Amino acid sequence: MKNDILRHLRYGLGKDAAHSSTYDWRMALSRALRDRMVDHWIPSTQAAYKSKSKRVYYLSMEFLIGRLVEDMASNLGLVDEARAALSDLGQDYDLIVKDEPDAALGNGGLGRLAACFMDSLATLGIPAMGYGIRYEHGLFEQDFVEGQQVERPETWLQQDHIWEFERPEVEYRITFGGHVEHHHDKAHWHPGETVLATAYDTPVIGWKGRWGNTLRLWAAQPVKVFDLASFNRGDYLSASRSEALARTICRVLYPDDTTETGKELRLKQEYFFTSASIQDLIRRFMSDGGDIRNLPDAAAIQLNDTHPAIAGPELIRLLVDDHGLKMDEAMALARRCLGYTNHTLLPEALERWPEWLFGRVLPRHLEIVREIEDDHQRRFPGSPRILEHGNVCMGELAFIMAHKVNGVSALHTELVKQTVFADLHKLHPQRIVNETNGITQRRWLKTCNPALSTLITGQIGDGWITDLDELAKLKPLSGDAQFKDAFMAAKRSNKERLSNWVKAEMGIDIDPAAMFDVQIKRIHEYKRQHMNILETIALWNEMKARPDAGWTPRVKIFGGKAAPGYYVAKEIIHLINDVAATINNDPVTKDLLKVVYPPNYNVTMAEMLIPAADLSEQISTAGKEASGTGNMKFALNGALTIGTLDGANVEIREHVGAENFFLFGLTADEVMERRTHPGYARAAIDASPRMQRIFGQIVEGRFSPQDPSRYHGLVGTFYDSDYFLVTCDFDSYYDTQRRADEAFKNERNWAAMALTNTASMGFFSSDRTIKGYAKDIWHVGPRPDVAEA
Ligand SMILES: CCc1ccc([C@H](C)CC(=O)N[C@@H]2O[C@H](CO)[C@@H](O)[C@H](O)[C@H]2O)cc1
Repeated sequence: MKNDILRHLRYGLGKDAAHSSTYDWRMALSRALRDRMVDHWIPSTQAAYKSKSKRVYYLSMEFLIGRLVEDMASNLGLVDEARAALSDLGQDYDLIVKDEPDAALGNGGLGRLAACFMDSLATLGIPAMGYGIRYEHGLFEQDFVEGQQVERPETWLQQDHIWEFERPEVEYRITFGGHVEHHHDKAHWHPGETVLATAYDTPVIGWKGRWGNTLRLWAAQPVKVFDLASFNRGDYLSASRSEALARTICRVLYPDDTTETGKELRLKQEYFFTSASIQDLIRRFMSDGGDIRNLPDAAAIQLNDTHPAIAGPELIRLLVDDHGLKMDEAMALARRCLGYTNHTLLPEALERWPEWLFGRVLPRHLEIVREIEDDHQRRFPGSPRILEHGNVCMGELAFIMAHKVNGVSALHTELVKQTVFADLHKLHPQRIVNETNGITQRRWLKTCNPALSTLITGQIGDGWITDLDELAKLKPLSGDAQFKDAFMAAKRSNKERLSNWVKAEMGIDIDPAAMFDVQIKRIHEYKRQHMNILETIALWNEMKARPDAGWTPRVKIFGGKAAPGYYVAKEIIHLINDVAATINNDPVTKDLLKVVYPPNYNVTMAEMLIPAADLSEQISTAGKEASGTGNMKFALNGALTIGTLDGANVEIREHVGAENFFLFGLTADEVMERRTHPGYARAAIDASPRMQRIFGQIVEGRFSPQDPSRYHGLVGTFYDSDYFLVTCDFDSYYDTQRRADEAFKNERNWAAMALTNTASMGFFSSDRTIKGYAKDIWHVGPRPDVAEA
């Protein structure tokens, strides 16, 4: 390893050790790891081809990968070797890996789930390919200016992205617009615009390098790179106009994670990567000399939400227009290939494209959608329509074109059957299945929490890394004082690491002995970060009133970005920062309560915050969070959850035991019932002097003295609408927080509860989730030669 690093430094970067920067060392290390990775990748790719094994194709607009160097080193079992080699060369491994930018090609839960799934597919040895977009700019960088979010373009590709391999030979024409002509019942699409999709491959190596899959991300290139004639005429702009237009398609990730934009460019992004992916998997299948009618035996195509739902009409287009199949045969064949995962019930997140826009960008596909609609109406008269009120409803299209539809937690899947797809569920009662989300323990315990994973491996061996149910062997130790001390010592070391970082980066002193209470996720009213900050104000009031009442010191930690156009979410960020500024400078409560909100929350920050957490905030309005995956990461790392019966919280509580979970709030049914009583918010506020006081403080400008009326609007939303029932859950939330305070005082008991959480998380590995998809939807199994290894 040492020689390889030096060789790459010299011949790859043209540097000698003495004059190398951290960047140079990172590149040299990464190249040395990449060499070893390729030695696993190529044989797997060859084996998959040779054995003609059925492949899984995971189509996602987002892959929230984060950093890769540590993950690669860990999955190859080379962390210690790399660390030793670098220290021999006078370099610090931890410093070097920190130099890598996050690959932030996603917004939140959906994108991170896709990344965890890729790790599990490779570790399980299931031949698979992830398909997505190689955004030039990932999710924006967040900064706070006077407590308000400002966005800056993210620039991960300004440096060499060492883990990708450009595949210039893998190129497809992607067409848009124009019109369709029909001659002798054959359709001919005469597009108005054409761009080229070229592939960039990133290897995805499973645990111990036992199998390797590929993440193929598409970039857009112009058909004609440069218009020399315009240039010679001095019209420099139009000389590179086609290039600029083409590159616009993959320029940036849309930062909305719950509101569909309806923007034409978003639709073009969705079609661009989906068409390239479908063309690519058909070429691969045909290159094996297969009969296209057998495609469903060789390809399981999973749609990560509706964003790639155009895959149905696109597959039919190619089967009919290029391969000459009949429309109904093509439809049936496509349905056998396709699975669709729904990740949200929020009406504003369900994609509905205006028919005029859809037809203008994709005229041939609109024709095919009409065929799909007519076919479904013929077979199921009166069924929900895809073409409704002048819109193309992508949820209905995905449902009708898939042989299986799944929700992402038991509660969510039930709600999908009862609400968003109730009528289609009645018509296709076998189609909806549940696949509760999961997380990869390789990144979210082994790599991000070495203190705890070393302790666990020391106690039960390292079988948990590929079989998380092994953790159950820790359960009997919840009564073992010595092990519990070691368990809490690991937690304490992670809290000290975080305290040092907060001091260095934000200049705020936080006490590692305090309870670290963490809420990290995208900012959204249904996730109720505003209820958390209201509770913080109420706690502060009580502490100020009776500072010597034996309070459990708390550090409230927030992290999360708001979609740039989401005004209320930005207000919530502003309020949290204003409250933090007030509380953190209060001499009375300075040793009792601190509020910390580091800007630019991302995967790497989550990997530092989660191991240091005592309390995990999962406080969404019941029925709104489809699953959550942060909740699983916290519990796996020995944090206790305060939460509602929402999403996967329900199943986490079932696995860890009600006594090891701080439950509060209305259930999903109670929420729906409460909505039938308008004025519920005022009634709740009138009944709560505590709420009245804190709303009063906010309205009088207690946290914004320089602008007292700053939050009049926000407070108004609680009195007038409070759609997410903050007022109805607030007091039980406050009381439950006080229960957590009391519990935290009893360290032994808290340690037992925390240990039981970790020990009970086996079910929530994405390995288990992928095995579910493989059995229920894809009908594929791990490769025999990997499964046995
Ligand atoms: C069209 C704009 C848009 C973009 C992304 C999305 C995603 C579906 C939002 C998302 O990330 N949903 C989250 O998915 C996770 C993985 O299943 C779940 O754990 C979260 O509960 C869910 O909010 C919706 C709408």
